[in-house]
Amino acid sequence: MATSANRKSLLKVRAMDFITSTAILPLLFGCLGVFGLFRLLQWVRGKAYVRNAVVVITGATSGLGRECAKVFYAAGAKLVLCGRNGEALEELIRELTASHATKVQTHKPYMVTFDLTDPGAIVAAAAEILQCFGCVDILVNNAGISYRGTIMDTTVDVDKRVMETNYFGPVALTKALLPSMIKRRQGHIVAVSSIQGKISIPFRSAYAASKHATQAFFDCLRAEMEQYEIEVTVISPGYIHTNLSVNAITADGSRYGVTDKTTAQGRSPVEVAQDVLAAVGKKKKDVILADVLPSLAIYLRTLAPGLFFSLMASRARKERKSKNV
Ligand SMILES: NC(=O)C1=CN([C@@H]2O[C@H](COP(=O)(O)OP(=O)(O)OC[C@H]3O[C@@H](n4cnc5c(N)ncnc54)[C@H](OP(=O)(O)O)[C@@H]3O)[C@@H](O)[C@H]2O)C=CC1
Ligand SMILES: CCCCCCCCCCCCCCCC(=O)OCC(=O)COP(=O)(O)O
Repeated sequence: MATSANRKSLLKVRAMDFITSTAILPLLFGCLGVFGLFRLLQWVRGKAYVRNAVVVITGATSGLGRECAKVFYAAGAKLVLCGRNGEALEELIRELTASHATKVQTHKPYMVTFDLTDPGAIVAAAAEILQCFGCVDILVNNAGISYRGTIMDTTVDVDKRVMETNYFGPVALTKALLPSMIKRRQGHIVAVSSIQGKISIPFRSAYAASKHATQAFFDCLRAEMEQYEIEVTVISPGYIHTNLSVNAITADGSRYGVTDKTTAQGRSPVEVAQDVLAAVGKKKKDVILADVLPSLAIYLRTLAPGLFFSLMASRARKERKSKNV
């Protein structure tokens, strides 16, 4: 009489016989091979897409923009680095050109200094870039500021400043560069939004509003530009360890000046920049670069809005208590 152990090993042998005597194993390896080949092709195409491309990056003086500059430079892009601080841009260019850690041919970056809250300066910057390079292949709208404050205490001037930097500035720069992209029927616009472009959290009204507006505008742009074969990628990161919270403005317009714990514990901007490069190479349309909790919060906002609003109200109560606001 066969014992249960014998029966189990007999079953195992029969299962192995079945797998090896049928087409399952070759099919499995075939699928894995096709998948691997697809990923490899995608990677090669992504690399070729960025190599020698004219890539404009705003907010290149610090944080994510600075790291994006490094990864796009190493990938062989012809960079146009933008920011308000000319010295910081010059220092970055020195750093980039001194590094030899790449196998592809690199190009000395060009820099343009302008303030995104100044519409005239944006138009002049776009004209200078087009005059110099003839075209722009990829525009990375990365620059931005954050904000902290209660809605009741915040002046409308502060609301406007955040909207001008995070929304109207990128919109104006995009509009200034679009006609040349349309003419060539080629181009790629990237908008660095935030998880707060998908959900609003208390005491971030101006910031969340500017990022929701960003998401909406660039989603519309994607649909309208499809006929010209112009790509649009919206990237929504969670917390990144940068100076964003230090540089944030408060209800009265003064600088916040503190690195929040959430920011300090955020992802490394180096890794996020690599993800941005990969998303651009794959021509992704909408990318969330965050941990599980913020991603779940987005689903919760859609599927159970009542519960999400209660959670946000409780978050506001707790923060009000702890900060006495
Ligand atoms: N850090 C985070 O946790 C997250 C960040 N993001 C987004 O990532 C992007 C980059 O931010 P991050 O690197 O974190 O922050 P940083 O504060 O480190 O960088 C912000 C950049 O924006 C530029 N900038 C700010 N205001 C203006 C302006 N008026 N005109 C031109 N440039 C301006 C700054 O340049 P300068 O001051 O030298 O002119 C700086 O280079 C932002 O859009 C932000 O909203 C999204 C999700 C999370
Ligand atoms: C089914 C379980 C669902 C659990 C949901 C819990 C809801 C918790 C809310 C989490 C909120 C996360 C907010 C993430 C915000 C974020 O990543 O923002 C990125 C930024 O732009 C940061 O800028 P800031 O200036 O605010 O530091």
